[in-house]
Amino acid sequence: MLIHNLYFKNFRNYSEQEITFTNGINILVGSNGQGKTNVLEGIYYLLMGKSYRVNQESELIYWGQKNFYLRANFEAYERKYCLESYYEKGKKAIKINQLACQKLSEYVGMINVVFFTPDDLNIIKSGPLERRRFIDLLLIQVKPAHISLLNTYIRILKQKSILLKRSLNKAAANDQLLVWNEQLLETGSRVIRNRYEMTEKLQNQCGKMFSKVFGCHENMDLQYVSLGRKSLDEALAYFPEALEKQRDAEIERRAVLVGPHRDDIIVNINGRSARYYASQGQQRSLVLCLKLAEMEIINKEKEEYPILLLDDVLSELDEGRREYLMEYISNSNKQTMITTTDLGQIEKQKDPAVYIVKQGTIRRES
Ligand SMILES: Nc1ncnc2c1ncn2[C@@H]1O[C@H](COP(=O)(O)OP(=O)(O)OP(=O)(O)O)[C@@H](O)[C@H]1O
Repeated sequence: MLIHNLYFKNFRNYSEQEITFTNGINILVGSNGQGKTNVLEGIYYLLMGKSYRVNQESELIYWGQKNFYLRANFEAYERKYCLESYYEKGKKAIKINQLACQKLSEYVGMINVVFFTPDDLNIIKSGPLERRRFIDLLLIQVKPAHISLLNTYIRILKQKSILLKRSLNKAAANDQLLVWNEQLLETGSRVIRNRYEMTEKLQNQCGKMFSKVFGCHENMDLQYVSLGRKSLDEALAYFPEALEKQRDAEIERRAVLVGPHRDDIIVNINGRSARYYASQGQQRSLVLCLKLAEMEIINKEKEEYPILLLDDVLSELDEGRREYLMEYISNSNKQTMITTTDLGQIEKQKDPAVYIVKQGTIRRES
């Protein structure tokens, strides 16, 4: 999968800019705060319909302006796609090949992307929300129907939560809860299944990468845990019982206590929690493996590699892992965008296109 060019208008610190990419390695180099990450954010936003960094689209508009516009030409399976995105006053308009799109699921997953930033360390270090977000974002890319599944689940969750917050009468709440629980069980079970299956694929890929990066004496383990259960069958069998058991507690605490919105993925290195016991370097390498596993899973399922966006991650890795990563991206057809403040880290690579980024302008150097 390829991006050929990107045009920005009033996006972040770019008032107007066009950039043409090569099919191999593209390096965006510049001092801090010049607009390197903003380029990657623009690509990600077009493909995923969301920013990787912020929830409010208004933050993406060039300060003092009223709207932003992005356009890029992509290629996948020898077909060409022009994606456009326009945002103004809380409304966004998306077009593919000049036809308007109504829903994210109509275009997310069409061209895939893997974004790796230093903040991804939070997948290991932060709470369960980050890990659920990680697995859901991967699922959305290979299985766009997961978007509507999640949206339905969130809607049910909100409705049930409103009911629990409003209800003063236990008997009335009980009746209505039965209805919402039935829907929560049906949709929640499908969310759980998707996440278990994807975690297993990640474990297989990531485990292989991890042994390559660290040598075979180290191992890692990913385990999706739903409702406290480590196996999919056990979790699904226990789900209705858990909803029943917790009904009184949910009414009392006025909160939805059971469902995949409370699940987690346990990440272990050599049998111990990576969140609590792994060194910062081990955590970084583990995230690197997770991201490369994402690349491999998408390639396996879609039969083309996604576009890889590496945001200032080279300086975070030691020499050995950096070499491993550079070798990985140099092999076979993986279009990669790398941001860096120091070209020295990547100079040795074959024929990269280098772009100098300075105060919201981009100039191709070689
Ligand atoms: N909505 C906006 N309008 C105008 N400028 C913005 C907007 N949002 C962020 N910026 C500016 O964009 C710049 C940050 O760009 P970016 O994050 O791409 O930097 P970078 O080159 O990747 O830097 P670093 O090497 O520090 O990561 C900052 O100077 C910031 O003030």
